[in-house]
Amino acid sequence: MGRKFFVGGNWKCNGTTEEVKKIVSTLNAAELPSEDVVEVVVSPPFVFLPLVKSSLRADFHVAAQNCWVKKGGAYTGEVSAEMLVNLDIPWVILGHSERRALLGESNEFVGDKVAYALGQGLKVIACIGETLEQREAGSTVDVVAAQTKAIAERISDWTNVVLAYEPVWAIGTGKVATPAQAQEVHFELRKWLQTNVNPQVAASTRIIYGGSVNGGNCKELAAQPDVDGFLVGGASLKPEFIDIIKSAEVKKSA
Ligand SMILES: O=C(CO)COP(=O)(O)O
Repeated sequence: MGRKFFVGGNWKCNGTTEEVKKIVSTLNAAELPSEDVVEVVVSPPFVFLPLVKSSLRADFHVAAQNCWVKKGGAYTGEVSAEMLVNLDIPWVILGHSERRALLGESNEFVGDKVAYALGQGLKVIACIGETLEQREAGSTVDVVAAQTKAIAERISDWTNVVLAYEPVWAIGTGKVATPAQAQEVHFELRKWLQTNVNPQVAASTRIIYGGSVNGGNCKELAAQPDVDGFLVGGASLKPEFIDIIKSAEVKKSA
């Protein structure tokens, strides 16, 4: 099917210049599977993007953690897609649950952002996921389908989209989804894409999992047929991120 394993490191709002340099030098020194096997993208806070981009090994790429919903202008505190393109930042994370919950980003707003960023030539890691309440109410699939629909309605080309399923209850909690739970939702998402977009998009779009992924649980998750990689938070700031990248080997031998 040709879905290259994808590992993203979302550093969130963490790091000092010294800490960033240390993480970069650890990553630069690591012996890892080749670019043919795994695509690695790290996402530092905006202010560290130029430093990380200029010092990180060439086989890794960088992502911003957000960008504005339309062309830049009088939007104090925002960073536009055009600016990311100008700095040669290839990727952006959009719709992270922390922004949806803390900053009130709606499905529609996230969909608009995804469409705008793609239109500017950025590649997008689009995040979706249900809360614990929604899962317990049995509405997980409906919730992630609605989040995906708001994106699908606004874009026509999925080539530059990676879909990140991140159940909110698993983020930063140490409570990782079981491989079966992750596989079930990824399978449903792929089925949704097949029915509502088209079979080609369903077969080729990477659906990655995020939420308490670490060096210990990554292999079992990576072995699931519809898990095409990870979006890693806390562990992406630590040397174990390297072990998570290496879990791509599980796919190669599958
Ligand atoms: O939100 C996440 C990645 O975007 C996941 O965070 P943790 O890996 O810290 O749970």
